[in-house]
Amino acid sequence: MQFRTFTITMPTTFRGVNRREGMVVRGEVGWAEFSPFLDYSAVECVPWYQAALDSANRPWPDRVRDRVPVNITVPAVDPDHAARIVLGSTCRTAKVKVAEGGQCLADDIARVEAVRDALPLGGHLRIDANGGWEVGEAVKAIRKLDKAARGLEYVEQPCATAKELAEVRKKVEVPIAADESIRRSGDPFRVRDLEAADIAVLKVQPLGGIHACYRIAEQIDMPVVVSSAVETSIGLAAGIALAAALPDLPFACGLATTSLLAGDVVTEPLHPVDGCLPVIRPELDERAFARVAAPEDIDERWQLRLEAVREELEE
Ligand SMILES: O=C(O)CCC(=O)C1=CC=C[C@@H](O)[C@@H]1C(=O)O
Ligand SMILES: [Mg+2]
Repeated sequence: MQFRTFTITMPTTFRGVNRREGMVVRGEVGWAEFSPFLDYSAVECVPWYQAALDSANRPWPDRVRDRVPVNITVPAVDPDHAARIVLGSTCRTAKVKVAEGGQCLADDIARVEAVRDALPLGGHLRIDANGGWEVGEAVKAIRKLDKAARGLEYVEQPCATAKELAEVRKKVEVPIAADESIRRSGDPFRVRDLEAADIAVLKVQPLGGIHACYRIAEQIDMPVVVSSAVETSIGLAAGIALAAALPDLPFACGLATTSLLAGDVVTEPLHPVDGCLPVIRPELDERAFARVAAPEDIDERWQLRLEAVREELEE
């Protein structure tokens, strides 16, 4: 199987980066993506690699729905920009990034208020702190942001550890969603065992693939929100397939992220229509890929990364 490297500009900085790199590969059943973040070690890339092999070679689970409701993702931008992002989407749910380094709570409040006003009546607003708060800080910030939003749907990963999430959960009314505490902890069920969260955020690549995620969803005893790792439409389609297969999907999923990328590897990127994504398996388009194909030095770096991950698996 030939892994091919892409590099795509991100118009707005997200996770502190403005470029998304990764690889795509065609297997026995279709295209798949391997795009662990650049700061991840070979060990941490192993489930991402297993996810790519799983998606490429194993038939995807049967779907129970043809469309997946999604949230628009709002990076830590200024209020006007945040409102434009929401208005330019067709989504009724927005996820707002908060607790960004170099910003303060007043910035988060202003962004949340702007998004609240931009959402249609009856829309939902959730926030994601990416573990940026201490427990006390989180409790105070959540109360203020809950007011600013006139009711938050949930807060994703307010603090870094599962133990801290459990503490915050006892002190606030707003439901707690766990993301990093599931995908980076080594034990996705620790949040369940510690009663640390109300909602589980599952991402296909870091958790080892669609089938591995499906099993986690069955056993985690919490409603699940499927979210992306900011992938091309090839990687995103695997998340959509998981969301389409889950028997219960009470919340919009975090899969409307193609707008965070300035390019894609398919002819029709998976953008939401009426707040939903269609359940399809896209094919790579050679002309689209040529526009984002990585130069030799970046491709070499990724081929070495791939080798390092395979070595980890052999040990
Ligand atoms: O959940 C979403 O709305 C989109 C995906 C998203 O926010 C993320 C994708 C990848 C890395 C993360 O920093 C971020 C997240 O924390 O959920
Ligand atoms: Mg998150």
